[in-house]
Amino acid sequence: MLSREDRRPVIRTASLDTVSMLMLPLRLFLIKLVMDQIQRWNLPTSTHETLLFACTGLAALMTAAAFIGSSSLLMHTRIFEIGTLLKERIIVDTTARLPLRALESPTVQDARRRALLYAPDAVCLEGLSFLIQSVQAILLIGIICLLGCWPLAVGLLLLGCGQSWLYAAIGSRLERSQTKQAASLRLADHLHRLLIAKSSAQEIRVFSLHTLLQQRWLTYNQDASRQNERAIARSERQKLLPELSFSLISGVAILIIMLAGSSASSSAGDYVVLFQCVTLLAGAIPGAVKQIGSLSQMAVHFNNNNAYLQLAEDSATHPHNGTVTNSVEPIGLRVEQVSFRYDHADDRPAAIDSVSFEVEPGTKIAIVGDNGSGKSTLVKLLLGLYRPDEGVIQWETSQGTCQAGDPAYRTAAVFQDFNRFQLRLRDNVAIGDVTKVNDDDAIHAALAKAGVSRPHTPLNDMIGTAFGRFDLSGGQWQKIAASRAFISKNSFLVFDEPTSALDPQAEREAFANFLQAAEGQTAVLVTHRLGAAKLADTILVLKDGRLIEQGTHAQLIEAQGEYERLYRLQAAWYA
Ligand SMILES: Nc1ncnc2c1ncn2[C@@H]1O[C@H](COP(=O)(O)OP(=O)(O)OP(=O)(O)O)[C@@H](O)[C@H]1O
Repeated sequence: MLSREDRRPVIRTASLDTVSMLMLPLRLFLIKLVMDQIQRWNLPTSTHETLLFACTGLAALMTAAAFIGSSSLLMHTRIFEIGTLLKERIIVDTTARLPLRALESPTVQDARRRALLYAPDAVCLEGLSFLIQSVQAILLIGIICLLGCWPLAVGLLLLGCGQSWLYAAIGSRLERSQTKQAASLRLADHLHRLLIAKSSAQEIRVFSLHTLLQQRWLTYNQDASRQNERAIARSERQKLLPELSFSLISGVAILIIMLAGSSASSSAGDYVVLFQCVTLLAGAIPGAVKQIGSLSQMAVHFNNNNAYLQLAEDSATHPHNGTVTNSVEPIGLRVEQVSFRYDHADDRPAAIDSVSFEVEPGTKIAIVGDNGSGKSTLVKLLLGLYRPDEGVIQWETSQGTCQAGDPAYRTAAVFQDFNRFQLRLRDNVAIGDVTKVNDDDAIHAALAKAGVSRPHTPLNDMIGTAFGRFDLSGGQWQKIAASRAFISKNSFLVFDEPTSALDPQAEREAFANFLQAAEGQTAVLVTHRLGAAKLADTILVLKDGRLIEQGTHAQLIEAQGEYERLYRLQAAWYA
């Protein structure tokens, strides 16, 4: 997964750490040499050249250590950057593979939040550092044994092992308790975004919501922080006794060495090296032990990250994940006994309930019905964004039938909640067909079809206040969103209430343009304007998720059912 370029800093850090670890026995040897030479200063066997050699060696080692330290810091920064990008890329790729329904689930949002805590760079650096510290501890123990103090070394090692086991248990327990706060933190994040976003600022001010929302945001944050503090305090209490006993035993060990030193028959060099080894070991063992604690916390993060990746593996491969589409052949729709529920645990009626219909390729369909009757849900099912819980939705093509959402066929949709991309005007239009991003004629033609014959800004200007100089009105944005559907021909075109923000004149033009643009394509228009719906080849009337009427305008008026009632109501209103 990592490129050769990305692996390089990891290899360099490992090499630098290994070199610095191997320098330890050499440093101890040179220290021993210096001390022994100083002890023998006045003896005739003393050679000043040896002392000079040892001191020069020590100075060279110190210079090398400083160089390794600064190179290592540089590599750590690079590994951090690579790790952060890698983690975010994995999350972005996994999220793109998840079905739309999973993305809307709070459980999946919490799983993503937890997955983001995994830091591959920290695992790599902590893992390396743990390995180096452990090998260093083994080296020190070996040297202490060579100097004849093996019971001391074994005692410190056993104590360190006991501590490691305890720290690992405490680390993963702490992480699990922090994991439980994901839901509170998600709510806190949502409130925080509301409190600072431009889109919510006007309602917050008009309804004076600031204090209320801020209070709730603080409460969720404080709850999470209190739980966190309690978990940390508990884990620190559990570490206290082992840490105290280790410090005590290390202190006793150092004292014994000092006492032994005064009566020792061994050389001054042996004594200093032994003293250094024990003090270094007293630091290295707790260091390695603490790394076991944080590695076990990272293991929990790693599992959380895998659990999120697994969500994408478990769900059937989703068709809408960026595959290039080519065919613009109009598709037919076959919908058979389709039912769909957003939340299976919810006992409310299904959003779509046993809906069946069939249309020929190139048909213009209007979907009408009350608010909440399931119109938007049905178009998302027809586009393959959701999979039905029951029944089948198929696209009929000249090649046979395929699953709704097949990426081989080009689709376009203008949703009610379309996105206001803070990009150049040309990018905003070319979202409908990215191959035409530099085709000014095609972009101008698409804009004209959407009712923007003279664009508000040059095509290369950024729109939206996040990065641009000005913003568009709601209706202007809606026209830009509509132009995305007009830039190329499609197999299947969806307009889900695309005119809600347009003035009456623009709305009339928009409907005329939609019908013209839909020529030769299968198109669905979701609308509350029955005047526009009557121009469709077939009208589907939904109520409480069920398809209650289907036919042409004339047929439905003649049937004198729900459509006729709604049509009469609207006609009376506009009369
Ligand atoms: N993301 C969602 N999660 C859970 N329930 C949803 C979701 N979206 C819609 N619903 C529910 O599904 C039902 C149908 O909603 P849908 O948006 O399809 O209606 P609609 O006919 O398009 O409404 P409108 O005319 O108001 O746009 C509603 O009861 C709604 O509460």
